[in-house]
Amino acid sequence: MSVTEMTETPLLTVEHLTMRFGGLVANNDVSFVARTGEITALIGPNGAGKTTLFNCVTGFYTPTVGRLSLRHPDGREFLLERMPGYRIAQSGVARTFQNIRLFGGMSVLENLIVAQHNKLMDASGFAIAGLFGLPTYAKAEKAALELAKYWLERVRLTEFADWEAGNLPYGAQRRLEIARAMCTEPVLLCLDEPAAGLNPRESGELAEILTFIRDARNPNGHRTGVLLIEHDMSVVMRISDHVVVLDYGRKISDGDPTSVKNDPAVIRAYLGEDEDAELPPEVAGDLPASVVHPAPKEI
Ligand SMILES: Nc1ncnc2c1ncn2[C@@H]1O[C@H](COP(=O)(O)OP(=O)(O)OP(=O)(O)O)[C@@H](O)[C@H]1O
Repeated sequence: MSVTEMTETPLLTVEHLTMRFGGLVANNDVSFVARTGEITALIGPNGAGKTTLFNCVTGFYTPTVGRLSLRHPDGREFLLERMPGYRIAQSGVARTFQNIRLFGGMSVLENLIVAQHNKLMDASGFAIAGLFGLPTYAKAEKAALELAKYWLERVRLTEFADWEAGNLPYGAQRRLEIARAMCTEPVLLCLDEPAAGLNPRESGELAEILTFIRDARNPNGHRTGVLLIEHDMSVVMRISDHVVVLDYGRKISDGDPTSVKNDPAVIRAYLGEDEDAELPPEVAGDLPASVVHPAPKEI
């Protein structure tokens, strides 16, 4: 158990989560905890149920069974399993998707301002204060711009602020998605395969951004816990504090990266029954050499 694990109270507690689609059980009695000050990675072979779990946490699906509790630093608790998605977003959960979903025709900066729409609408008294240029709205508008600039700087996109988001290079679009999510000032950031399609240099930049989010206090003084789905094991092993492994909807392992990558159940899930089979290269890079290159069988 890491020091943070001992000191940080749970941020997200998933208890007995089950999600069925007719006869298919995409998540089967899954329980785990994600903490502030940690990056929790959710890994597993294709179809293991990772995105379904994200969709339950973020309100896209209502779980068939289970409890999903989000605890804010001030002690407030939100039971996510019965809340609609927009309420979950307002309760401090932000997410990105496997496929980039930016407002491609808007500028980079506008994407970050739009993310703060709720806050600005509140300050505008639903347009009245905004229309009359009242100080409350002007102040909120200035704060929104400051926050956008702060995250632009963190994700190294300041010089692209006026670009159309859709014209950014792919890796920059991925970073902008993270900045946009952070502009909602979440307590929990859920990232669905943020390293997909990135080259090694871009993956390195992503890792830096995610560890920064884990370690730093945000401008509002709060910290953000990170829940991450990722297939790129070099990223997972480098930055995760806690790894949860799913296979066929069930949790098969849960612990620090070293114990998880040496867990026979995990190795079996990736290798299948045929232990001489080649591991996918993105997984092989971080499993023990004895598994990656099995010794030839003696005849
Ligand atoms: N809306 C849905 N209706 C029916 N089945 C679904 C639905 N969403 C997911 N599934 C099924 O649930 C199972 C888990 O899918 P899920 O996308 O959660 O896996 P995953 O671990 O995220 O996979 P990948 O790594 O390929 O993204 C799959 O068999 C999938 O076909």
